[in-house]
Amino acid sequence: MSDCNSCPSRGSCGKDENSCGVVNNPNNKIKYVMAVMSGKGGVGKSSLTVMLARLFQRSGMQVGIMDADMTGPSIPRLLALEKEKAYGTNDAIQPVIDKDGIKTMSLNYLMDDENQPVVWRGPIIANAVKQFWTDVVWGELDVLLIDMPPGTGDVPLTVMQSIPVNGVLMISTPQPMVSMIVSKAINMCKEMKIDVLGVIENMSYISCPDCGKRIELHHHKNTEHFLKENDLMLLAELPMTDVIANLRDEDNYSDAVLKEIEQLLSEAVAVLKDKMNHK
Ligand SMILES: Nc1ncnc2c1ncn2[C@@H]1O[C@H](COP(=O)(O)OP(=O)(O)OP(=O)(O)O)[C@@H](O)[C@H]1O
Repeated sequence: MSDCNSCPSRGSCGKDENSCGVVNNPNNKIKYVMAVMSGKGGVGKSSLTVMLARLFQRSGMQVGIMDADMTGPSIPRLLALEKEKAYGTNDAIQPVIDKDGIKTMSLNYLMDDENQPVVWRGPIIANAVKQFWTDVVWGELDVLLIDMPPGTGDVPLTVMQSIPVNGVLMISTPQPMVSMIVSKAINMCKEMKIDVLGVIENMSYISCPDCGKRIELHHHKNTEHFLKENDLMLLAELPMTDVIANLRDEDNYSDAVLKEIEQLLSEAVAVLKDKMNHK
């Protein structure tokens, strides 16, 4: 049964309790649910999820990450939590908490061996995602980030139908092929009536290590056209950089690395916070 009182979309979704398919956990108080999506694989969704989570958490927010990439979960490794296990009772699963206090849940915490594949049919995977919303003890969060799997299939659909997602952050890269696939994901959000908060273009360029000059990697960049066509705002353009490529290393909790991530994403973080405050 849906429960509007504990729903982050309370007062802003236009659904009523009877027609809503979302089942909420009354013990969780989550103010904002942000899905990080792309449609395309390997564009940096998980890396961006982790970087944004760190920046939000370090700015004083309470942050959670749900790893909805059930068949290719990468959040535990990116946060150096791959040896951790999640414990639970019949109806409650405790999240694994990182050094900064970020609460995380991933299917890998429930597997004996992280290399074991999840060979499950779609409906079973979809049920596991639902349980990540209903059974995990998230407690009080300012934002829950959901790292979505690539594509516009079963799991993204389940997330959008069963979790009260307030906004979707789109990640893209500058190739025309990618923007075509990302446009599919944007249109999926439109169909599901979920707000797309903006686009982060990842792996956009490289900076010369000697002179700092920006070197474009793609000769036929169509970012402006893509943004205009989808009526979306560009929140950040990120370079290909060793800091992001090595995000999983323990020392990436260092102040120096954090400062670099902050420089790359400070404007995007400010816009996203503003959107969260004005939902
Ligand atoms: N800006 C960047 N600079 C350098 N390497 C990057 C950058 N962004 C992502 N990567 C690397 O690209 C690879 C894919 O990134 P990531 O796993 O975050 O993508 P994803 O979209 O979540 O992938 P999947 O679709 O498989 O879930 C990783 O090895 C990551 O370290």
